[in-house]
Amino acid sequence: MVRMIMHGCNGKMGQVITEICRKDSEIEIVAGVDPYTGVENAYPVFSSIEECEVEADVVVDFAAAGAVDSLLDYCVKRRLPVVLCTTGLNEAQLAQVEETGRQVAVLKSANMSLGVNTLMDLLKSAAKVLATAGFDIEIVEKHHNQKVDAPSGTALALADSINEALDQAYEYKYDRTQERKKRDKKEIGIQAVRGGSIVGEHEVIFAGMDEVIEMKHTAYSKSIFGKGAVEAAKFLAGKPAGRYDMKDVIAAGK
Ligand SMILES: NC(=O)C1=CN([C@@H]2O[C@H](COP(=O)(O)OP(=O)(O)OC[C@H]3O[C@@H](n4cnc5c(N)ncnc54)[C@H](OP(=O)(O)O)[C@@H]3O)[C@@H](O)[C@H]2O)C=CC1
Ligand SMILES: O=C(O)C1=N[C@H](C(=O)O)C[C@H](O)C1
Repeated sequence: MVRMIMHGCNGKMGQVITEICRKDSEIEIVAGVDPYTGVENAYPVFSSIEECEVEADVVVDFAAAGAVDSLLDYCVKRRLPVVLCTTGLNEAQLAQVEETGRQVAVLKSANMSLGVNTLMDLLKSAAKVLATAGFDIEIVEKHHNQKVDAPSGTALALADSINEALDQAYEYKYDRTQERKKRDKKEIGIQAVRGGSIVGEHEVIFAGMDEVIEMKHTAYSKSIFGKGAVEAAKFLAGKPAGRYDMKDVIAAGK
């Protein structure tokens, strides 16, 4: 039985994962962390990670970017593997993630779904052919009106995947309103839409002369992220220090 701490347990994803774990005999949430107190849970909840002294095998994080620094410090101090799913981290935090991975097992992924992780691979081969043929690359993401970060972590990860296949030759363009000029060939445009209860849509557009290819992932429920995170937690518990991602979980057949 894997013992898990749910960081951000009273948020939307924290509650989706609480329900998944309740029905899974291989994993148990032994403690939660969340400053919001308006939710009843079957496990103890602490308002900050430092207060949690419950023994555990792994931490799963869906909280807020501002909470990531203290979470990483805690995981290093307690030698705990961590599945990091919160998006919108800044450069300094990304560097701290790298450093933490030298001391404990860290799996960071902006999207825990099988579909998006498969799309990342498909994009690499498409980009190699289409960018060489002069196609422009644009990404449009759509999310619910409660999301605070933009563009989404997934949009950035998709762009990174494409850019990796193109020898990191492309710059990301988030805003075209501040200048009057044609788009550069070596750019990936990234646009964010926010509204209603859209769970998450990511569309990659390869636009060429007289033809367009669109590759799109649509999330119809948050449970796809929750299931992926729970499988990642089972995979990561007991793993040595290092950086892991969802491809490792998928390859392990978890
Ligand atoms: N990787 C992936 O597959 C996915 C990633 N995400 C990301 O996960 C994050 C959370 O998403 P979501 O659940 O929708 O957001 P919510 O806002 O619904 O939940 C976040 C919860 O974390 C709490 N929180 C804030 N500060 C802390 C802290 N210091 N310690 C512990 N908990 C804290 C919030 O409390 P309060 O409301 O009081 O601030 C809230 O209850 C976002 O960054 C989102 O982009 C979301 C879905 C999928
Ligand atoms: O905030 C969300 O809801 C989501 N955030 C992640 C992101 O920023 O990519 C993943 C998913 O699209 C849902």
